[in-house]
Amino acid sequence: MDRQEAARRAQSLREQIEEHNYRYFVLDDPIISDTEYDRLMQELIRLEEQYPELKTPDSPTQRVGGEPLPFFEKVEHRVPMLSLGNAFNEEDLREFDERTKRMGGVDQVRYVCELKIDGLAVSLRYENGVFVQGATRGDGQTGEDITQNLRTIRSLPLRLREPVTVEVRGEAFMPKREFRRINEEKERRGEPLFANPRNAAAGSLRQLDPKLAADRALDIFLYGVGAVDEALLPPTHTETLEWLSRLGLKVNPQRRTVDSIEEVMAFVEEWREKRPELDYEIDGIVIKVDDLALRERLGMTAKSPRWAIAYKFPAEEAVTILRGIEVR
Ligand SMILES: NC(=O)c1cnc(OC2CCCC2)nc1N
Repeated sequence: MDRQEAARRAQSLREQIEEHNYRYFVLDDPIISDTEYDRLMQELIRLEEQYPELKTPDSPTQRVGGEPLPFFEKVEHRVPMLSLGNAFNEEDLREFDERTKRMGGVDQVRYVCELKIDGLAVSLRYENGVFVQGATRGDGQTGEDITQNLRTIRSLPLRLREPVTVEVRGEAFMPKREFRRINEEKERRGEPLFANPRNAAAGSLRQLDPKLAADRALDIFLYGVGAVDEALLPPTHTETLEWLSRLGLKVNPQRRTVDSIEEVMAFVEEWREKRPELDYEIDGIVIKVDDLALRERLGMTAKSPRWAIAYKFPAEEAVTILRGIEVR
């Protein structure tokens, strides 16, 4: 095959592999076998060895980056990554609802309820659809560039399904199953264990050698937008999450848009019960005003938005009942 045909074949393989990545890691609904997937990947790797100019940064073969970094570069967030105020009981939620109506000048507020993933807040920058940079939250203004490590998260697309320039925010996390596997491995090696999945995810993403992060099956849910051309944004958060999902980003499906604080409380109670069934840890529920224009009117305090609040659950790993024996 000549160079021209090789380039066409490589492009076709890239598109097929990206589609299978999306189906497997984002939709959890693969349509080919692992063997067939590996065959496609091996063919692309061989083509890129033969014609190195085909080995572009957004190629699915380039997930596990190069050499270990000497240190992490600093990244200034164009739009600060805010921290959430907390609510601990129904009264706190009612106060949040009353204040929102009073300051918003409305007598009815639509909220979006989301599971509060207990991981590491990160910001992903895509330019013309290509993943170009990923950073930790840091102090909200300045974070660390962990692009190489974030690339190893299989559910994070290296290229969006549309060529848009957008900064998206989300939570990188380690599923409970992977947390148990890694701690069992550390136990066998006599190494200190991770205290919880959050520390394990943070520890993995702070490795200077991307091969270490690649060995850990981290995952990510996206839940917001940072710097973006406002014209691209729909009028509500509900539609924004649907847009992120259409772009090929992984958005948590266990969310609900409701029209009263009573329905918010019902969602909180439902997930207080169902939390142990999840394969990832949550430390609460995030409640957000749906209408983006109302958010603008509400604004923010020094560090937190007035248009969102986190309802906190007690620590999950505090008590684990194993076969009727309580272990702490
Ligand atoms: N851990 C989460 O799952 C989570 C965290 N934060 C947010 O939204 C904050 C971000 C800035 C203002 C609202 N949503 C979430 N789902």
